[in-house]
Amino acid sequence: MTSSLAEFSEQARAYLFSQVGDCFTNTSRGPGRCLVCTGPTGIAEVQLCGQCSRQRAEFGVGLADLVVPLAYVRGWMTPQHQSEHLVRRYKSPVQPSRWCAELLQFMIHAASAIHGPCIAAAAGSWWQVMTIVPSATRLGADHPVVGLAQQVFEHGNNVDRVLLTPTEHIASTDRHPRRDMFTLSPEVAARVRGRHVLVIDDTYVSGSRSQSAALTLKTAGAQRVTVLCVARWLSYRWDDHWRLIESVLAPYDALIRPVGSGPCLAPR
Ligand SMILES: O=P(O)(O)OC[C@H]1O[C@H](OP(=O)(O)OP(=O)(O)O)[C@H](O)[C@@H]1O
Repeated sequence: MTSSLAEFSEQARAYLFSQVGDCFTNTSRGPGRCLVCTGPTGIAEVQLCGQCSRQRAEFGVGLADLVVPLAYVRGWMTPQHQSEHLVRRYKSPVQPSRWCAELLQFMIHAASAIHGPCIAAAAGSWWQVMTIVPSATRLGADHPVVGLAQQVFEHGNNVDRVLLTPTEHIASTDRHPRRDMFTLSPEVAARVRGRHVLVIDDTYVSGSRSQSAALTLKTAGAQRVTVLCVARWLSYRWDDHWRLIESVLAPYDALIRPVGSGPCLAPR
């Protein structure tokens, strides 16, 4: 198992380097990076970006305990950057790209296989329940984000899978987390109570969707919520985001742990 995981890790790293190395870069944590979303804080000594700081002041422990975006999307560049193309085209309602979907799926698969122990250590436990962030436009299991969730490596754990139900508030254009964007049936609520829930999404922009999911899950009694997503969306239109985009130039390396510090906990 150890050697096969080591072999897989090296193969996954080489494959993703060749396929997305020129467009994705790993998210980074540390001075000047938001502890929650890995976006820029603007000042090295400040630990939360403005958006996450406001959400924490309003919702506190109702929010996700841990957010793990793997890479940065360089959003709104002109011409469009390949990273934006990948996260858009994989779920295009008009012309979805299977190639884009398979690449994003493999990023999730490789990261959860290689860094599952790192994520579990940072969260405080392995996840026992998994769900997706429902889409405003395509409900439930019809959305390509389901394909991402299906690729999460389970590490031999018996993971329960549940669905959140969107309410009419998902149509709000106000990108602000709310407790009533999603709901859970009593049966599903009983399955998340006291459990660690892993929430899968493609992108994290304002956190309105995934943090709303966390609020619903915590209200239902979930013990912990971890959000795992392919990418933190950065906007080229914003000065601090632009600076971060321009400063992070290393190609995506699947062996770099997306959370926690020190050496990766995966057996080598
Ligand atoms: O962090 P946020 O500001 O919430 O933005 C990210 C969310 O927005 C998108 O969903 P949306 O339902 O808008 O679009 P989709 O139907 O294309 O997935 C995306 O899939 C995330 O769920």
